Amino acid sequence: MDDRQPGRPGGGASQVTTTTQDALTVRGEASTQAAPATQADSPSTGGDVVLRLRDAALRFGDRTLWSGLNLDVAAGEFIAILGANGSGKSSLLKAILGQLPLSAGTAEFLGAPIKGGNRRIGYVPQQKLADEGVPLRAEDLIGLGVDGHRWGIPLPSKARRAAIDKLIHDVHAERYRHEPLSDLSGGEQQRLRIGQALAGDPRLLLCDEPLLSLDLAYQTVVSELVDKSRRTRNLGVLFVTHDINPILPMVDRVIYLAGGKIRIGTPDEVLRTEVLSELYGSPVDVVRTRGRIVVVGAVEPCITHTAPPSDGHTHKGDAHA
Ligand SMILES: Nc1ncnc2c1ncn2[C@@H]1O[C@H](COP(=O)(O)OP(=O)(O)OP(=O)(O)O)[C@@H](O)[C@H]1O
Repeated sequence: MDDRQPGRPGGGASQVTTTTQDALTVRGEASTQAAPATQADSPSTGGDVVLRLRDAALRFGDRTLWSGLNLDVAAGEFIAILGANGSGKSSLLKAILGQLPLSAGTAEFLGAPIKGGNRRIGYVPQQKLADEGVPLRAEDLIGLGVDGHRWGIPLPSKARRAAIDKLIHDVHAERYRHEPLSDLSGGEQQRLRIGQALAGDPRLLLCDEPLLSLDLAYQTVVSELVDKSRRTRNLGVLFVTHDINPILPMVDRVIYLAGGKIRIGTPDEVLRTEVLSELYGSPVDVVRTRGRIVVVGAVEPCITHTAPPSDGHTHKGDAHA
């Protein structure tokens, strides 16, 4: 692994975005080869380890989603989780939350085994837009986060108000804090969900496809909010996405899941033609074009990875990396 600081310019990610304006199929070099997850597990940032997985596996019946997962996540580290539909990305987050028991191996958060809910792990679940008629206002959602992390005696109303105000400020939701949730755009709702997840003062933030169905402008707003939160709060971040491009400049490492196998490393180490071809067990091209990374030809049961859509939106099932 390298010695980059989180998101520091000059790391693998920024090289990727500035390499060339022309399409370039990226071939491997031995010195930058991603190692299987059984070997490559060290944080790239040198911060305290907040999450540690050892020989972790998750199986449903006779189907192994992934196995042999060894991973240390450091405070302040931003890790993208990529892979095809059904490869087990969301399930990995749920295992870390203690909602799904590991089939093998161990998971520790802040040095203690993960058993169940932990208020220091923030979670932004896959986006569900608020139904019309839901009587919640924007700031009520943040309030639920503040209340939900209180044990026993509730916060005095003044302290509760101050906590809500700070989170509203942190996620830049002042303008619409009194609006009904169902009147807000997907991006505005997503910012509030991040605020809700930050209410427990987490050390680790798990985000499950927070960019899904957002337009490019809001993808940037939401990505930068997560990035700023991890810097100001020294959070470890695990960020599930089908498109790494909006977060490429921020990402320290990538976990790529495919066909039950795992590769971990910097984007430059993992997002390579020979690495993903080996992972998928079939020829895959990693193409870098106009500052974007596109994975072409990756086929798993029920999914074909294709070039990005022309409408500038990200749709579930597209595979940009
Ligand atoms: N509790 C469960 N019991 C049995 N199978 C499950 C359970 N939870 C998830 N699965 C299965 O495990 C597989 C992986 O699901 P998961 O949601 O983790 O995939 P994913 O990589 O996040 O997919 P997507 O990109 O579509 O969101 C799916 O086939 C799913 O049906």
